Amino acid sequence: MLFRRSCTYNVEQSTRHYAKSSVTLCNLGVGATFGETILHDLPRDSTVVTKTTCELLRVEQQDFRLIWEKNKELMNDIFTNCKLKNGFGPSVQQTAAATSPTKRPLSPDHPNPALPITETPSPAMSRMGWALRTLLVADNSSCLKDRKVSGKLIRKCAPGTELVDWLVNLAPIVHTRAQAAGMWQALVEEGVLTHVNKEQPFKDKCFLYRFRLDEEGGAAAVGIPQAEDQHAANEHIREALSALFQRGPDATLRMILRKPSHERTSEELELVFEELVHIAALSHLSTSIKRELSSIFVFEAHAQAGTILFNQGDEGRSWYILLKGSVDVVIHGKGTVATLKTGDDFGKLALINDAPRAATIVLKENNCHLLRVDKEHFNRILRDVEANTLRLQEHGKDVLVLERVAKQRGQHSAFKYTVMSGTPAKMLEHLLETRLGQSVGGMDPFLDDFLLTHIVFMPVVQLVDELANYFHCDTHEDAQTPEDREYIVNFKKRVIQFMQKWVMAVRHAAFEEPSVCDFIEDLAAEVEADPDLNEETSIVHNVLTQMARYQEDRNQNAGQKWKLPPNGQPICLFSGNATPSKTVIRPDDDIIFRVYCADHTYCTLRFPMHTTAELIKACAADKLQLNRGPEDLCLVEVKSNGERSVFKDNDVSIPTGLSLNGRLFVSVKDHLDALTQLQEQECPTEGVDIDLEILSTKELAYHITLFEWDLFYAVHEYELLYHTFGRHHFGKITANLDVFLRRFNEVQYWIVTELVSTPSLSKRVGLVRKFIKLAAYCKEYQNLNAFFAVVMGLSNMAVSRLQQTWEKIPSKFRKIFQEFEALIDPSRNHRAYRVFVGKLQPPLIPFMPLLLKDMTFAHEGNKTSLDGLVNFEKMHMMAQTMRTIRFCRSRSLGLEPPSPKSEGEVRSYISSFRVIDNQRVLTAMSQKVEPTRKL
Ligand SMILES: Nc1ncnc2c1ncn2[C@@H]1O[C@@H]2COP(=O)(O)O[C@H]2[C@H]1O
Repeated sequence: MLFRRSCTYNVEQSTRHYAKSSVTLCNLGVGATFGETILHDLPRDSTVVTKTTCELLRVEQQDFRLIWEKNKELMNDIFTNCKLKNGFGPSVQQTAAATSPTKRPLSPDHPNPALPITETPSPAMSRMGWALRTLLVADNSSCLKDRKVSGKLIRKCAPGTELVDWLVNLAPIVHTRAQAAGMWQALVEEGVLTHVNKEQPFKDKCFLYRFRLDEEGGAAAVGIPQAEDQHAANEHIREALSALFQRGPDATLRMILRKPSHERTSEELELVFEELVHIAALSHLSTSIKRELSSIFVFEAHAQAGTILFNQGDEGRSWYILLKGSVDVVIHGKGTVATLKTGDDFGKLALINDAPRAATIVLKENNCHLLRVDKEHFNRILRDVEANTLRLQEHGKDVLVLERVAKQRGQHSAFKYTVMSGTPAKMLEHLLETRLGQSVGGMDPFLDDFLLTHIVFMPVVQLVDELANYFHCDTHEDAQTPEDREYIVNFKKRVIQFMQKWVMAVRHAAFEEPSVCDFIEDLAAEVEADPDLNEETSIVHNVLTQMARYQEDRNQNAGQKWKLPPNGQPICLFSGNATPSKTVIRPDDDIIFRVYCADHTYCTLRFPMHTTAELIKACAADKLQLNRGPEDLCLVEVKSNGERSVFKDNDVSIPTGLSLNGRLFVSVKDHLDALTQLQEQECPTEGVDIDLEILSTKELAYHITLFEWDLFYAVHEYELLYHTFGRHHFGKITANLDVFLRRFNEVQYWIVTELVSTPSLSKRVGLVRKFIKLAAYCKEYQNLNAFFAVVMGLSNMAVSRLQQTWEKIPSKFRKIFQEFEALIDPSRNHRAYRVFVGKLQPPLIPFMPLLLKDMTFAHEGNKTSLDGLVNFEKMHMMAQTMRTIRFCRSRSLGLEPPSPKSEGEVRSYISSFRVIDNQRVLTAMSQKVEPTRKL
């Protein structure tokens, strides 16, 4: 008798196992175990008696419990084994339920490796099953026997170990037990062979398995096979066994991958790891990460083509690799945009960006196999090491290229991937699908970049068209399920949000196109009528109010008229605006200007600002009676130094694009060389002549800053793009930017003109001191544009050579000036200035030429289109510069006015300086006031 104490034994010699009624229930052989009820503190329910001389290994109760906790699966095997063999003890289910916290549910999320992965066995595997069973049944000594399990007779079942033995003996190609077990598992995963309780995959253990044929109990299941059947089975095995042999390792692998990770043994993990090495989608990952993945990858098999794995708009819960089969990537309104095949991965986007699914994934074939990593594991293992580049394709072509960002660009962005390039439509879709409708505060940097630069790659008309299509997507669909409706309503909300952000990003420029205004009105009407969009009402009202304000302002200022004097700044002749100082130049404002011809006769023209060079040329030629065809003529600027620059026929903003003292000429193309500048271009521009000494320097700086703030404020961020791509590119005017840039030159040359036209040395010294102070005040007021202009004026060759003057400047002033010069030093890409300005808070007026240089650098150094996709990195660079402008004026200018001494005079004086912008003339004048000393 062995059961006296609470312990379990591992039997090393034969042992007889008796039931209470003293009837022998079964014989336990070497290797069998018994006594496991101690785990549950249950009384012994049978007696165990040794049959021969036995050697036993005993495990004490507390140790057994410990081992159980650590090796649940193994222990489970033991119990199942005992139950099936002995028909007593706690049932597997009871034991598992009582002790294991992870009872395996049968869902695709938690696959059960004991169940088949196909709905029905494939013909090949059915046939193979039939052949193997036929031979087994025919073999009288074989293991396939009727057995009683838990009092129930199970026909023709065999323990896994014996099936393995049999197969190893049968087939010379099978060398190891593991190979044979894999082959049986291949039959199990198609349901040809099953564990009698459907709880185990194939194991080279004592679990009992039987053929499906016997389960079904059909005619084929009974009786000894006929000789011809045996012959056919033999033949079939000879031909097809190697195919089964080859399927073994994969079946084993799938079986491991369907087990919960804590049940995978270290050898099994090694097997999985060796497989992962061959998967392309993982090739960029390190060995240690692949090892980690080996334990958490889940195998999923889907039998039916047409199964939806997940829907567009769903929350992302897993990442997938396609092991077998193919899937369609389907997008609302587009249908199937791509088909992914074996080795491809998908579903990463939503996980990385915490965004909804960008597409629906539908299985294209029956029996697709996938590897799945769930979000928690993905975040833990992969989120920081996933591929650097992600390419999304549609119809075989890249449509969106995303790149991982090490450091987030903007504080607000929660996105780990940034758009590098894409087609305009796909980028918009990506924005609407993933970047809107999120609870991320503020403006997403990609959205902002897109809104600031889309005019380069997606004209407003096209953008609004696409938005309207998205917004009205439901009108094309007849039947809507509640899910469809929810998706559609969400999408409408995103379109509304997009409009809101659009207006926020570019203000009135969003309303310039009539189709945008129509669309906004359309949105408003729909929001009003649709109770599902109730929450959006306030957003739409806000947009409508801004639009109404813009339209009112536009009506008030309609017919604004400007005059471009022969030299100097444009003057507003008429404006409906109550505060003319804030006047913005608009595309349909008229401007009056002169056009000369070679003999210096001129005509005066009046045209809207957006008129093309071609039209101006034709009209001027007509007025000046140049009897030549338009193809022989060109419109050209002649600068005060005689330099000429020809306009393209489709250039716009022509008059404001002239240099300070430049003149517009219409000329026969072949006679361009004959054009000469006018006498008056070498003289000072029109302006107030005043004794500067009497004006307060601080007041000068103050009013210069107010004046320039208004000019700066009128410049729209878009004008930087228009300017960079060329006046002809968008057909949009750059007049406000032109005027601001002219102002920079005006201030710079004003400094030089004043100094070289002051004959008195003492007055010149006084002026230099005044200008240094002026620069200091401009810097204090954060008007860096004027600061640069004044310091550059003082550094102009015509001024810096005035030795006698500089000698008389007190060293304190000279030192300050040196510091200023260091600040405008262009070396290392204006590093000194960039560091300085980087510390300032708005409001401030930036040194505009440097922003334009940055734009040009981004433009010339990068292609706009890369392999047919918009190079969005370039757009991002440009948007950064455009955002600088937005930042500078993000607070209104509220300078403390200096005590007024000469306010009225200063204001009119600073609005138009007398300026010579011909360097040769200025140097000559400088020579005159201070001739070069003879050595
Ligand atoms: N052209 C495409 N547009 C969107 N998603 C695509 C495209 N091609 C492949 N996909 C994949 O489809 C997946 C849908 O879910 P995710 O958004 O998580 O990640 C997406 C991509 O991995």
